[in-house]
Amino acid sequence: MQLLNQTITSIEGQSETSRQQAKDRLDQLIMPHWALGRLMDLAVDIAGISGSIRPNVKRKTIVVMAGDHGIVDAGISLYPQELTVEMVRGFVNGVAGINVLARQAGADVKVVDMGVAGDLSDLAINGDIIDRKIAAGTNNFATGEAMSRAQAIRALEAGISVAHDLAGTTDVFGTGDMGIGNTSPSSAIIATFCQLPVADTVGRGTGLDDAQLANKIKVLEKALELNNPDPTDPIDVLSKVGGYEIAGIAGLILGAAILKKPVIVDGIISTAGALLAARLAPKCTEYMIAAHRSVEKGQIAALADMGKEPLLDLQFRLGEGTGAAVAMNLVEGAVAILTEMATFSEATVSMEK
Ligand SMILES: Cc1cc2ncn([C@H]3O[C@H](COP(=O)(O)O)[C@@H](O)[C@H]3O)c2cc1C
Ligand SMILES: O=C(O)c1cccnc1
Repeated sequence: MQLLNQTITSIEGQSETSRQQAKDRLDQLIMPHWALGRLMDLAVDIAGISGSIRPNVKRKTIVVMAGDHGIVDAGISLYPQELTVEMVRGFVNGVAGINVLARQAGADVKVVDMGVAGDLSDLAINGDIIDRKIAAGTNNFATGEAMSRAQAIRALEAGISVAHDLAGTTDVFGTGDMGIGNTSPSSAIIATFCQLPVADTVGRGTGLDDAQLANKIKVLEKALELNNPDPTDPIDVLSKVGGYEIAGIAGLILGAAILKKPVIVDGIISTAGALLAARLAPKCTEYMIAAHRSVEKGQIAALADMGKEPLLDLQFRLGEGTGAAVAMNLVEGAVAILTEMATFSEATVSMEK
Protein backbone atom coordinates (compact mmCIF):
# COMPACT_ATOMS: atom_id res chain seq x y z
CA MET A 1 0.00 0.00 0.00
CA GLN A 2 2.96 2.28 0.67
CA LEU A 3 4.20 2.32 -2.94
CA LEU A 4 0.67 2.98 -4.22
CA ASN A 5 -0.01 5.78 -1.72
CA GLN A 6 3.37 7.37 -2.28
CA THR A 7 2.85 7.27 -6.04
CA ILE A 8 -0.66 8.68 -6.17
CA THR A 9 0.15 11.50 -3.76
CA SER A 10 3.36 12.52 -5.61
CA ILE A 11 2.19 12.77 -9.24
CA GLU A 12 2.58 16.32 -10.53
CA GLY A 13 1.13 17.84 -13.69
CA GLN A 14 3.04 18.68 -16.87
CA SER A 15 5.70 21.42 -16.94
CA GLU A 16 3.94 24.63 -18.03
CA THR A 17 7.33 26.20 -18.82
CA SER A 18 8.29 23.46 -21.28
CA ARG A 19 4.81 23.53 -22.83
CA GLN A 20 5.14 27.28 -23.40
CA GLN A 21 8.67 26.97 -24.81
CA ALA A 22 7.52 24.27 -27.22
CA LYS A 23 4.52 26.39 -28.30
CA ASP A 24 6.76 29.41 -28.87
CA ARG A 25 9.05 27.43 -31.15
CA LEU A 26 6.25 25.62 -33.01
CA ASP A 27 4.53 28.99 -33.62
CA GLN A 28 7.52 30.10 -35.68
CA LEU A 29 8.19 27.04 -37.87
CA ILE A 30 8.51 27.58 -41.62
CA MET A 31 4.95 26.72 -42.62
CA PRO A 32 1.52 28.29 -42.28
CA HIS A 33 0.71 28.67 -38.60
CA TRP A 34 0.10 25.33 -36.80
CA ALA A 35 -0.34 23.60 -40.19
CA LEU A 36 0.56 20.20 -38.75
CA GLY A 37 -2.40 20.47 -36.38
CA ARG A 38 -2.68 17.74 -33.78
CA LEU A 39 0.87 16.53 -34.39
CA MET A 40 1.92 19.91 -33.00
CA ASP A 41 -0.46 19.62 -30.03
CA LEU A 42 1.16 16.24 -29.39
CA ALA A 43 4.64 17.83 -29.49
CA VAL A 44 3.52 20.38 -26.88
CA ASP A 45 2.22 17.58 -24.67
CA ILE A 46 5.43 15.56 -24.92
CA ALA A 47 7.49 18.63 -24.04
CA GLY A 48 5.21 19.27 -21.05
CA ILE A 49 5.36 15.64 -19.95
CA SER A 50 9.13 15.31 -20.17
CA GLY A 51 9.95 18.87 -19.06
CA SER A 52 12.13 19.39 -22.13
CA ILE A 53 11.87 20.94 -25.60
CA ARG A 54 14.33 18.30 -26.82
CA PRO A 55 12.56 15.24 -25.39
CA ASN A 56 14.02 11.78 -25.91
CA VAL A 57 11.53 9.43 -27.54
CA LYS A 58 13.83 6.92 -29.24
CA ARG A 59 13.58 4.09 -26.68
CA LYS A 60 10.04 2.78 -26.78
CA THR A 61 8.57 -0.12 -24.82
CA ILE A 62 5.16 -1.72 -25.21
CA VAL A 63 4.26 -3.48 -21.97
CA VAL A 64 1.78 -6.28 -22.59
CA MET A 65 0.01 -7.11 -19.33
CA ALA A 66 -1.53 -10.60 -19.32
CA GLY A 67 -4.18 -12.11 -17.06
CA ASP A 68 -7.12 -14.49 -17.08
CA HIS A 69 -10.74 -14.06 -16.07
CA GLY A 70 -13.05 -16.40 -14.17
CA ILE A 71 -16.03 -14.76 -15.85
CA VAL A 72 -15.26 -16.66 -19.08
CA ASP A 73 -17.31 -19.43 -17.39
CA ALA A 74 -20.39 -17.26 -18.06
CA GLY A 75 -19.90 -17.53 -21.83
CA ILE A 76 -18.88 -13.91 -22.47
CA SER A 77 -16.08 -14.65 -24.99
CA LEU A 78 -15.92 -16.63 -28.20
CA TYR A 79 -12.54 -18.11 -27.30
CA PRO A 80 -11.27 -20.51 -24.60
CA GLN A 81 -9.15 -19.30 -21.69
CA GLU A 82 -6.21 -21.49 -22.81
CA LEU A 83 -5.57 -19.04 -25.65
CA THR A 84 -4.13 -16.50 -23.20
CA VAL A 85 -1.14 -18.79 -22.49
CA GLU A 86 -0.74 -19.60 -26.18
CA MET A 87 -0.72 -15.92 -27.12
CA VAL A 88 1.86 -15.13 -24.42
CA ARG A 89 4.07 -17.78 -25.98
CA GLY A 90 3.37 -16.19 -29.37
CA PHE A 91 4.50 -12.78 -28.03
CA VAL A 92 7.73 -14.32 -26.73
CA ASN A 93 8.32 -15.96 -30.11
CA GLY A 94 7.77 -12.63 -31.85
CA VAL A 95 4.95 -13.78 -34.13
CA ALA A 96 1.84 -11.93 -32.91
CA GLY A 97 0.30 -8.71 -34.23
CA ILE A 98 1.96 -6.62 -31.52
CA ASN A 99 5.39 -8.04 -32.34
CA VAL A 100 5.06 -7.06 -36.00
CA LEU A 101 3.77 -3.54 -35.35
CA ALA A 102 6.23 -2.91 -32.49
CA ARG A 103 9.15 -4.00 -34.70
CA GLN A 104 7.95 -1.66 -37.41
CA ALA A 105 7.79 1.21 -34.88
CA GLY A 106 11.20 0.32 -33.38
CA ALA A 107 9.66 -0.57 -30.00
CA ASP A 108 10.52 -3.38 -27.58
CA VAL A 109 7.76 -5.68 -26.34
CA LYS A 110 7.83 -6.75 -22.68
CA VAL A 111 5.25 -9.27 -21.51
CA VAL A 112 4.16 -9.33 -17.87
CA ASP A 113 2.33 -12.27 -16.31
CA MET A 114 -0.05 -10.45 -13.96
CA GLY A 115 -2.43 -13.35 -13.48
CA VAL A 116 -2.48 -15.92 -16.26
CA ALA A 117 -4.26 -19.15 -15.34
CA GLY A 118 -1.72 -21.43 -17.06
CA ASP A 119 1.88 -22.26 -16.21
CA LEU A 120 4.43 -19.85 -17.68
CA SER A 121 7.24 -20.61 -15.22
CA ASP A 122 9.63 -21.78 -17.98
CA LEU A 123 9.39 -18.35 -19.64
CA ALA A 124 9.72 -16.55 -16.30
CA ILE A 125 12.85 -18.54 -15.37
CA ASN A 126 14.46 -17.71 -18.73
CA GLY A 127 13.64 -14.02 -18.34
CA ASP A 128 11.43 -14.12 -21.43
CA ILE A 129 8.55 -12.60 -19.47
CA ILE A 130 8.31 -10.53 -16.30
CA ASP A 131 6.63 -12.56 -13.56
CA ARG A 132 4.26 -10.56 -11.35
CA LYS A 133 1.57 -13.24 -11.09
CA ILE A 134 -0.90 -12.35 -8.34
CA ALA A 135 -3.15 -15.39 -8.88
CA ALA A 136 -4.07 -17.92 -11.57
CA GLY A 137 -6.86 -15.77 -13.02
CA THR A 138 -9.57 -13.78 -11.26
CA ASN A 139 -12.65 -15.29 -9.64
CA ASN A 140 -15.83 -15.26 -11.71
CA PHE A 141 -17.34 -11.89 -10.78
CA ALA A 142 -20.75 -13.07 -11.96
CA THR A 143 -20.86 -15.02 -8.69
CA GLY A 144 -18.74 -12.90 -6.28
CA GLU A 145 -15.82 -10.46 -6.22
CA ALA A 146 -13.06 -10.82 -8.83
CA MET A 147 -10.22 -10.50 -6.30
CA SER A 148 -9.58 -9.32 -2.74
CA ARG A 149 -8.70 -5.71 -1.92
CA ALA A 150 -5.21 -6.87 -0.94
CA GLN A 151 -4.74 -8.54 -4.33
CA ALA A 152 -6.01 -5.41 -6.10
CA ILE A 153 -3.46 -3.25 -4.29
CA ARG A 154 -0.65 -5.76 -4.95
CA ALA A 155 -1.53 -5.82 -8.66
CA LEU A 156 -1.49 -2.01 -8.91
CA GLU A 157 1.85 -1.89 -7.13
CA ALA A 158 3.22 -4.59 -9.44
CA GLY A 159 2.36 -2.38 -12.42
CA ILE A 160 4.08 0.62 -10.81
CA SER A 161 7.17 -1.51 -10.12
CA VAL A 162 7.32 -2.64 -13.76
CA ALA A 163 7.41 1.03 -14.87
CA HIS A 164 10.31 1.66 -12.47
CA ASP A 165 12.15 -1.49 -13.61
CA LEU A 166 11.89 -0.46 -17.28
CA ALA A 167 12.56 3.25 -16.72
CA GLY A 168 16.28 2.95 -17.44
CA THR A 169 15.66 1.65 -20.96
CA THR A 170 12.42 3.44 -21.85
CA ASP A 171 11.63 6.97 -23.03
CA VAL A 172 8.05 6.23 -24.08
CA PHE A 173 5.76 3.55 -22.68
CA GLY A 174 2.89 1.90 -24.53
CA THR A 175 0.23 -0.20 -22.81
CA GLY A 176 -0.98 -3.56 -24.07
CA ASP A 177 -3.14 -6.42 -22.81
CA MET A 178 -3.80 -10.10 -23.30
CA GLY A 179 -6.51 -12.02 -21.51
CA ILE A 180 -9.43 -13.91 -22.96
CA GLY A 181 -12.65 -12.37 -21.61
CA ASN A 182 -11.05 -9.06 -20.61
CA THR A 183 -13.42 -6.79 -22.53
CA SER A 184 -16.04 -7.79 -19.89
CA PRO A 185 -14.28 -6.44 -16.77
CA SER A 186 -13.19 -3.44 -18.88
CA SER A 187 -16.81 -2.63 -19.76
CA ALA A 188 -17.90 -3.17 -16.15
CA ILE A 189 -15.18 -0.82 -14.83
CA ILE A 190 -16.07 1.87 -17.37
CA ALA A 191 -19.82 1.57 -16.71
CA THR A 192 -19.18 1.95 -12.98
CA PHE A 193 -16.84 4.95 -13.11
CA CYS A 194 -18.81 6.74 -15.86
CA GLN A 195 -22.15 5.81 -14.23
CA LEU A 196 -23.49 4.48 -17.51
CA PRO A 197 -25.78 1.53 -18.15
CA VAL A 198 -23.48 -1.40 -18.91
CA ALA A 199 -25.26 -1.85 -22.27
CA ASP A 200 -23.64 1.48 -23.27
CA THR A 201 -20.11 0.24 -22.57
CA VAL A 202 -20.26 -3.34 -23.89
CA GLY A 203 -19.15 -4.45 -27.34
CA ARG A 204 -18.65 -7.64 -29.28
CA GLY A 205 -15.09 -8.25 -28.06
CA THR A 206 -13.51 -10.88 -30.26
CA GLY A 207 -16.67 -11.04 -32.40
CA LEU A 208 -19.84 -12.08 -30.56
CA ASP A 209 -23.05 -12.34 -32.58
CA ASP A 210 -26.25 -10.55 -31.53
CA ALA A 211 -27.47 -13.30 -29.19
CA GLN A 212 -24.06 -13.70 -27.57
CA LEU A 213 -23.82 -9.93 -27.13
CA ALA A 214 -27.24 -9.86 -25.44
CA ASN A 215 -26.03 -12.61 -23.07
CA LYS A 216 -22.83 -10.65 -22.29
CA ILE A 217 -24.90 -7.59 -21.38
CA LYS A 218 -27.22 -9.66 -19.17
CA VAL A 219 -24.30 -11.35 -17.39
CA LEU A 220 -22.61 -8.00 -16.73
CA GLU A 221 -25.83 -6.31 -15.57
CA LYS A 222 -26.35 -9.08 -13.02
CA ALA A 223 -22.69 -9.08 -11.97
CA LEU A 224 -22.78 -5.32 -11.33
CA GLU A 225 -25.99 -5.65 -9.36
CA LEU A 226 -24.51 -8.45 -7.26
CA ASN A 227 -21.16 -6.74 -6.57
CA ASN A 228 -22.42 -3.14 -6.40
CA PRO A 229 -18.97 -1.54 -6.83
CA ASP A 230 -18.55 1.93 -5.32
CA PRO A 231 -17.53 4.39 -8.07
CA THR A 232 -15.92 6.69 -5.49
CA ASP A 233 -13.57 3.89 -4.33
CA PRO A 234 -11.31 2.77 -7.22
CA ILE A 235 -9.87 -0.18 -5.25
CA ASP A 236 -13.41 -1.41 -4.59
CA VAL A 237 -14.22 -1.24 -8.32
CA LEU A 238 -11.00 -3.07 -9.25
CA SER A 239 -11.44 -5.80 -6.66
CA LYS A 240 -15.11 -6.42 -7.42
CA VAL A 241 -15.24 -6.31 -11.23
CA GLY A 242 -11.63 -5.86 -12.41
CA GLY A 243 -8.74 -7.93 -13.69
CA TYR A 244 -5.06 -8.38 -12.87
CA GLU A 245 -3.78 -7.15 -16.23
CA ILE A 246 -6.09 -4.11 -16.02
CA ALA A 247 -4.61 -3.32 -12.59
CA GLY A 248 -1.12 -3.80 -14.05
CA ILE A 249 -1.92 -1.31 -16.82
CA ALA A 250 -3.25 1.21 -14.29
CA GLY A 251 -0.09 0.78 -12.23
CA LEU A 252 2.14 1.17 -15.28
CA ILE A 253 0.39 4.45 -16.13
CA LEU A 254 0.79 5.74 -12.56
CA GLY A 255 4.46 4.75 -12.75
CA ALA A 256 4.94 6.52 -16.09
CA ALA A 257 3.35 9.67 -14.60
CA ILE A 258 5.68 9.67 -11.59
CA LEU A 259 8.64 9.12 -13.95
CA LYS A 260 7.41 11.97 -16.18
CA LYS A 261 7.39 9.79 -19.29
CA PRO A 262 4.64 9.64 -21.93
CA VAL A 263 2.44 6.55 -21.91
CA ILE A 264 0.49 5.68 -25.02
CA VAL A 265 -2.82 4.09 -24.11
CA ASP A 266 -4.21 1.33 -26.36
CA GLY A 267 -7.80 0.01 -26.73
CA ILE A 268 -10.68 -0.68 -24.33
CA ILE A 269 -8.75 -2.80 -21.83
CA SER A 270 -5.91 -0.28 -21.55
CA THR A 271 -8.41 2.59 -21.39
CA ALA A 272 -10.27 0.89 -18.52
CA GLY A 273 -6.89 0.68 -16.75
CA ALA A 274 -6.26 4.33 -17.59
CA LEU A 275 -9.63 5.36 -16.13
CA LEU A 276 -8.83 3.42 -12.96
CA ALA A 277 -5.46 5.23 -12.74
CA ALA A 278 -7.21 8.56 -13.37
CA ARG A 279 -9.64 7.94 -10.51
CA LEU A 280 -6.71 7.12 -8.21
CA ALA A 281 -4.60 10.13 -9.30
CA PRO A 282 -6.43 12.54 -11.64
CA LYS A 283 -3.22 14.31 -12.73
CA CYS A 284 -1.89 11.13 -14.37
CA THR A 285 -4.17 11.82 -17.36
CA GLU A 286 -1.66 14.53 -18.34
CA TYR A 287 0.90 11.77 -19.14
CA MET A 288 -1.48 9.70 -21.28
CA ILE A 289 -1.65 9.82 -25.06
CA ALA A 290 -4.74 8.07 -26.44
CA ALA A 291 -3.58 5.99 -29.41
CA HIS A 292 -6.74 5.15 -31.29
CA ARG A 293 -10.47 4.89 -31.22
CA SER A 294 -11.47 1.27 -30.58
CA VAL A 295 -14.49 -0.41 -32.14
CA GLU A 296 -15.60 -1.05 -28.52
CA LYS A 297 -17.91 1.80 -27.49
CA GLY A 298 -16.93 1.62 -23.81
CA GLN A 299 -13.45 2.82 -24.76
CA ILE A 300 -14.88 5.94 -26.38
CA ALA A 301 -16.93 6.71 -23.24
CA ALA A 302 -13.87 6.30 -21.01
CA LEU A 303 -11.72 8.53 -23.22
CA ALA A 304 -14.43 11.21 -23.24
CA ASP A 305 -14.62 11.02 -19.44
CA MET A 306 -10.88 11.75 -19.25
CA GLY A 307 -11.04 14.47 -21.92
CA LYS A 308 -8.83 12.47 -24.29
CA GLU A 309 -9.10 12.57 -28.08
CA PRO A 310 -7.54 9.52 -29.77
CA LEU A 311 -4.95 10.11 -32.51
CA LEU A 312 -6.13 7.41 -34.90
CA ASP A 313 -9.33 5.73 -36.06
CA LEU A 314 -8.43 2.51 -37.83
CA GLN A 315 -11.34 0.29 -36.70
CA PHE A 316 -8.98 -1.67 -34.42
CA ARG A 317 -10.39 -4.26 -32.03
CA LEU A 318 -7.36 -6.35 -31.18
CA GLY A 319 -5.62 -4.92 -28.13
CA GLU A 320 -2.15 -6.31 -27.27
CA GLY A 321 -0.83 -2.74 -27.59
CA THR A 322 -1.21 -2.68 -31.38
CA GLY A 323 -2.77 0.81 -31.46
CA ALA A 324 -0.07 2.11 -29.11
CA ALA A 325 2.62 0.71 -31.42
CA VAL A 326 1.16 2.43 -34.48
CA ALA A 327 0.80 5.71 -32.55
CA MET A 328 4.48 5.58 -31.52
CA ASN A 329 5.34 6.60 -35.05
CA LEU A 330 3.30 9.78 -34.53
CA VAL A 331 5.02 10.53 -31.22
CA GLU A 332 8.40 10.34 -32.94
CA GLY A 333 7.10 12.44 -35.82
CA ALA A 334 5.80 15.11 -33.45
CA VAL A 335 9.13 15.37 -31.64
CA ALA A 336 11.04 15.45 -34.94
CA ILE A 337 8.96 18.43 -36.04
CA LEU A 338 9.67 20.18 -32.75
CA THR A 339 13.40 19.52 -32.81
CA GLU A 340 14.42 19.33 -36.48
CA MET A 341 12.26 21.76 -38.42
CA ALA A 342 13.58 25.32 -38.84
CA THR A 343 11.90 28.50 -37.65
CA PHE A 344 11.58 31.48 -40.01
CA SER A 345 14.48 33.22 -38.31
CA GLU A 346 16.69 30.11 -38.51
CA ALA A 347 15.90 29.37 -42.15
CA THR A 348 18.44 30.62 -44.63
CA VAL A 349 15.71 31.62 -47.07
CA SER A 350 13.51 34.52 -46.00
CA MET A 351 9.79 33.99 -46.35
CA GLU A 352 7.08 36.55 -46.44
CA LYS A 353 3.74 35.71 -44.81
C1 LIG B 1 -6.22 -15.19 -30.88
C2 LIG B 1 -6.51 -13.94 -30.10
C3 LIG B 1 -5.50 -12.98 -29.97
C4 LIG B 1 -5.78 -11.81 -29.27
N1 LIG B 1 -5.01 -10.74 -28.99
C5 LIG B 1 -5.71 -9.88 -28.30
N2 LIG B 1 -6.95 -10.33 -28.08
C6 LIG B 1 -7.96 -9.55 -27.40
O1 LIG B 1 -9.19 -10.27 -27.30
C7 LIG B 1 -9.49 -10.63 -25.95
C8 LIG B 1 -10.67 -9.85 -25.44
O2 LIG B 1 -11.86 -10.16 -26.10
P1 LIG B 1 -13.02 -10.98 -25.36
O3 LIG B 1 -13.39 -10.21 -24.16
O4 LIG B 1 -14.11 -11.07 -26.39
O5 LIG B 1 -12.43 -12.33 -25.02
C9 LIG B 1 -8.26 -10.28 -25.15
O6 LIG B 1 -7.40 -11.36 -25.04
C10 LIG B 1 -7.67 -9.15 -25.94
O7 LIG B 1 -6.33 -8.96 -25.64
C11 LIG B 1 -7.02 -11.55 -28.68
C12 LIG B 1 -8.03 -12.52 -28.79
C13 LIG B 1 -7.77 -13.72 -29.49
C14 LIG B 1 -8.85 -14.75 -29.61
O1 LIG C 1 -10.25 -2.24 -27.94
C1 LIG C 1 -9.51 -3.24 -27.89
O2 LIG C 1 -8.29 -3.12 -27.69
C2 LIG C 1 -10.10 -4.62 -28.03
C3 LIG C 1 -11.33 -4.81 -28.57
C4 LIG C 1 -11.83 -6.09 -28.70
C5 LIG C 1 -11.10 -7.16 -28.26
N1 LIG C 1 -9.90 -6.97 -27.74
C6 LIG C 1 -9.38 -5.72 -27.61
